[in-house]
Amino acid sequence: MEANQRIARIAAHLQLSNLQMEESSALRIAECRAKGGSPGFKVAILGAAGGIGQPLAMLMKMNPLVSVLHLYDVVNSPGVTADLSHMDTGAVVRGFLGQQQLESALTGMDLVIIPAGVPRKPGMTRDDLFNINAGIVKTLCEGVAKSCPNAIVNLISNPVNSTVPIAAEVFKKAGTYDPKRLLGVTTLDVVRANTFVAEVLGLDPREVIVPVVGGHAGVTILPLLSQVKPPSSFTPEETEYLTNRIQNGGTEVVEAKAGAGSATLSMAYAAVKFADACLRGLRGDAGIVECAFVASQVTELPFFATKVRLGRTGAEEVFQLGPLNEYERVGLEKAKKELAGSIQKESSHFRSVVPHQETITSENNYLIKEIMI
Ligand SMILES: NC(=O)c1ccc[n+]([C@@H]2O[C@H](COP(=O)([O-])OP(=O)(O)OC[C@H]3O[C@@H](n4cnc5c(N)ncnc54)[C@H](O)[C@@H]3O)[C@@H](O)[C@H]2O)c1
Ligand SMILES: O=C(O)C[C@H](O)C(=O)O
Repeated sequence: MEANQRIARIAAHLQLSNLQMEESSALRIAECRAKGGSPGFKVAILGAAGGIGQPLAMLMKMNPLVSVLHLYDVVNSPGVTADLSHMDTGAVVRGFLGQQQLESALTGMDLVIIPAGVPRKPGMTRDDLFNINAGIVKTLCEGVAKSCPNAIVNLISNPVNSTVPIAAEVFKKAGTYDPKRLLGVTTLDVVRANTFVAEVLGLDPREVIVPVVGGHAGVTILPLLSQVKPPSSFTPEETEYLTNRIQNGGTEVVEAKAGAGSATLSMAYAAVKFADACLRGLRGDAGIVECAFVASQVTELPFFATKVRLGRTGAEEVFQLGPLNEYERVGLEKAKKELAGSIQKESSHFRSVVPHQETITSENNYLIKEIMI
C-alpha cells in the first residue's frame, strides 16, 4: 500500500481531521504501533470527556499496561483525544463521539471503565442521580454486552449501590452476565480512609491500608478500623470522627465545589489505581487484592463491597468480612438496611423499563436476589 494511503487509513482510524493528516511522522509511528500490536490491554472509557473522564484518560494514557485507549462520550471526545494523543506514552488513543460510535468504541476491549453520568450538587444525595444515570448505565452496558461481552467492567457512575445491580440485569438479559467481571468502583472510599487514618496516626498514607466494605453512599460506606494495617488502635472519639469523615468524604467535596460537581481528580486517581489492579490481575499477577462492590454471598444481600482477589477472569475470590468489633457490627446492620433499599429501588426500576419473565416471590424485599436465582 502507498504511504499516503496508509496515512489516510490510519488517520481515519484515529478520527483525525485533514489538517492533522498532513505528512505526519506521528501517524506513521502510530500505524507501526497499531500494526505491531505492542503488548498491553485495550481499555475504553465511557464518559471520557467529563470531570472524572479527562484526568482518568490522561492517567490511563500513562499506564504502561495499556496499548490501546478508546475515549467515548456524547460530547467533546475528539478534543480530549487530540489533546491526549500528543503525549509521548505507549498507548494509542482513539476518540468516539455519540451513540452511533459506541459499538466501534467497545469492540475488542479488555476493560471498560464507566464514569458517564451526572454528578451531585450540594443538598443532593447520590440516590437523587438515579433517574438520569440508571438510563445512561443501561444503554452503555447494552453496548458492552453486544460488542465486548468478555470485558471487565469498572462502574463508577452513581449511585453505585444501584447502578451495579442495573448493569447485572442488563447483562443477564443479554445472556452475557458473569458476576466476576462486573465491579463497582469503591476505591475512593479506601483512598480517603487511608488518607484520613494516616493523618490521625501521623503516618505516611502510602503505609496505611484500610478495608472499606458495604457500599458507596453514606452509612453503607463502612470502614473497618479494627483491621487497619499497620495494626492500630483508636479511641472512641477517633473512631467516630474517622467513620463520619470517610462516610461523608464525597459530600465534603460536593460542598467545597459549591455547585461545580463532585470529586473528579481524587476519583480519577482512585479509578486508575483500581483499573491498574484489574489489568495486573488480567495479566496473571498473583495476590492482587482490592475492595469493590460485587455480587456477593458474604451477607444476605446480593451485592456488597468487600476485599476481592483480582485475576485473569476478574474478581476470582470474594473475601469474608473478617472479625468485626461491636462498633462495626452496629455499622454493618445500618449499612445492610440502607443497601437493601438501594438494591430494591434498582429492581423496581429495571422491571419498569425492562419486562422480565421471573415472578417476584420475595418475602424479604430483596427483590434482586430473587431475580438472580
Ligand atoms: N464511584 C465513585 O466513587 C464516584 C466518585 C466520584 C463521582 N462519581 C460519579 O461519576 C459520575 C461522573 O462524574 P463527573 O464528575 O465526571 O461528571 P461530569 O458531568 O463532569 O462528566 C460526565 C460525563 O459523562 C458524559 N455522558 C453523559 N451521558 C453519557 C452517555 N449516555 N454516554 C457517554 N457519556 C455520557 C457527559 O457528556 C460528561 O462528559 C457521576 O455519576 C458521579 O456521581 C462516582
Ligand atoms: O459524592 C459524590 O457524589 C461523588 C462520589 O460518590 C464521591 O464519593 O466523591
